[in-house]
Amino acid sequence: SETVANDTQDVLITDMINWLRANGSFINDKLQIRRIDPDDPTSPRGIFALESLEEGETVCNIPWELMITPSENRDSYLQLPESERLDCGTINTVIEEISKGESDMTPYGKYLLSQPRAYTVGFWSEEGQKLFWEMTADEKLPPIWIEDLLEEWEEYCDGDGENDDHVHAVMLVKTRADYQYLVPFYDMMNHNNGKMNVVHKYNPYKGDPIDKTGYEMVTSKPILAGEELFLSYNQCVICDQYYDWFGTPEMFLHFGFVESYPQRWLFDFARVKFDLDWKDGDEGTGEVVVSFLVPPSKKGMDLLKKELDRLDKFGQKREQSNEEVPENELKSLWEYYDALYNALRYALESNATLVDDVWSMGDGWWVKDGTLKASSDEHCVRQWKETGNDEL
Ligand SMILES: C[S@@+](CC[C@H](N)C(=O)[O-])C[C@H]1O[C@@H](n2cnc3c(N)ncnc32)[C@H](O)[C@@H]1O
Repeated sequence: SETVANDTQDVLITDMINWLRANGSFINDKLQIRRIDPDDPTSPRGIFALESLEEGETVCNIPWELMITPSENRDSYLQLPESERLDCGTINTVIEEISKGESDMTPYGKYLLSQPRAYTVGFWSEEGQKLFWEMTADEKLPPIWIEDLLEEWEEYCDGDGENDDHVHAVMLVKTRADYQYLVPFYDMMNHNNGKMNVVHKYNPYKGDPIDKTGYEMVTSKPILAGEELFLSYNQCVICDQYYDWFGTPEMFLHFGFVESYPQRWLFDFARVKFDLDWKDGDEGTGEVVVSFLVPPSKKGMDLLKKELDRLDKFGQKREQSNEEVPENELKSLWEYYDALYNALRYALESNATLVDDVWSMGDGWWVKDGTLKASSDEHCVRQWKETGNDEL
């Protein structure tokens, strides 16, 4: 039953923390790992403060040796600079780890093995993915530039897309790794750009070869007992190229959840980009504010209106029974639908001044606050095209 499964998870987590501490990690003992909603056995886990923490207090320090890193004794990709390597090596290490027998597997391996499977779009059933692409009009609406992760893995890494554990390993790396590196404990922290209270002390990826500093995380503000610890998955100090374009749709695609406000939306086909947040950042106001990051145009807003009308029609499918698509996929799809629908609605209801400038700008029309954070070649906008999606 679910209760037994929960208990097993708690034991795995305790074992993992003991193992990490016994092997040179520091983990602040004022922390607890538990479900976000203790009454909902399906809610994700997160890291919570049992006692209050001061600003600047160390949350954890995980040495490089305990991380899962690309296995270094195979694969031609190792000839590439570290920054350009595919995830193959890491996925292979995960497969090696989760294929070990009970007595040889590390507690981290056991934790990874017990994680939920196939919950991001790229791993959904064929029918679920089909419905998702229909909703976005084949990637006209974001998220766009969707890679077929399994196909890529089979093609470039000689992977086996038919093996459930192998597929799980691919998803673990996609949903939990920083670049190609999996970091125990650190990877249990959830994302929230409005409540971010933990930052990286070092950037292990600055140098080439990389610095291998391990992962030291510190609080960026005081945290009260009972509060959750949050990172940012796209606007963290080591997030570089993700900083600007990686918004709510991309978060959904890569991590499988709809982030709460603040949200960022980039509609490339309409050249509209905006943030949504509660008024004064305060949910209590109940009022949502749209901040355009690039001035919107009449043409852009008309294009968005057309999509909103189309989504209205698509929404009627919600009432129809859909037995081919698994329930968890449907739940996730409609959650994203609501977020997308509301984002379009808020943008269209705003009374922003409309100007055409954005259409005389180059492909980088959307760059604003990330400009200084990434080198120019990392700023390839992920563009939507009638003919399909190609990197430009
Ligand atoms: C790096 S892990 C974070 C820890 C994870 N919750 C766990 O139990 O191990 C990333 C996954 O956590 C979940 N997640 C992270 N932030 C979330 C949030 N704000 N709301 C809901 N789920 C979130 C998503 O399932 C995502 O794929």
